[in-house]
Amino acid sequence: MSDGPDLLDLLLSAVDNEGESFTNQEIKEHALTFVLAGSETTGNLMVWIFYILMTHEHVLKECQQEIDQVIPNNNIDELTNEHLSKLVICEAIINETLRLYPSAPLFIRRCIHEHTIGTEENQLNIPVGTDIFINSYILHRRSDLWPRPLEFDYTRWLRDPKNDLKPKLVHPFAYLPFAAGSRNCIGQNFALLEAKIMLAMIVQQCDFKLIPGQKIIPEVKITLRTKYGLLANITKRQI
Ligand code: HEM
Repeated sequence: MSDGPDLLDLLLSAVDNEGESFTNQEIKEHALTFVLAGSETTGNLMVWIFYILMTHEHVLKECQQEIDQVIPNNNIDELTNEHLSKLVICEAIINETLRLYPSAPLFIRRCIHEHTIGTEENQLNIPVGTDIFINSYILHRRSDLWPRPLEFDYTRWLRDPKNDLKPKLVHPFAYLPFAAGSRNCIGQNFALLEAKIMLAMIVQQCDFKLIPGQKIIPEVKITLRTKYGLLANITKRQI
């Protein structure tokens, strides 16, 4: 719970440069956008994280160890910002899952200035008005941008313990789970925070096992989901 204004308070009090407020219809549409943009995306991210944990035993073990060490005595209800910033393996697992399974993998940008890209021998002219589809699922699996691109390796995201900085990408736009530029995801910090909290709470409290014999096929239906769902046996964790 927060004492500060919530999204509805902000929408009700917002004014544009001319001092005009949103109409009721605009407030309704903005609120709906947040609910839609913020639920399926994070929900599917959590599904892919747990799919990875259930299929990569060492990742689950290292994740559990970190959570038990940072939040001892099963004290998950008293999770603070300080605890969360120490969960660096959890952070890396979330980043690596968003690389292999970006939950919003397709977005479109319209060209507003003419561009010519490519090499001298292989030029491509992009006229004004062209719609460009960006597929981050493919981008994140390119072997020229990612060593061992199909391997789940969360260590590629671990911060430098000396300066706490994230590793540098080969190209600034090699990783686009939240798009980029002025229309990137407005909820990305919130999404990463809630994913980390859910991951820490569930991993500390539960044991989970994948029910065998399932076909796990990624399917894009606006978000990237598992075509036939993901079935697991979840029990209270035996520590
Ligand atoms: C893992 C979770 C999430 C992922 C992967 C994700 C990804 C994205 C991407 C790729 C875009 C750009 C879409 C486009 O340009 O067509 C976007 C936009 C947006 N996202 Fe997220 N998102 C996530 C969570 C959230 C959450 C939690 C919220 C709100 C609480 C949110 C609110 C929005 C909004 C309002 C936009 C539109 C921004 C604009 O057009 O200026 N997202 N998101």
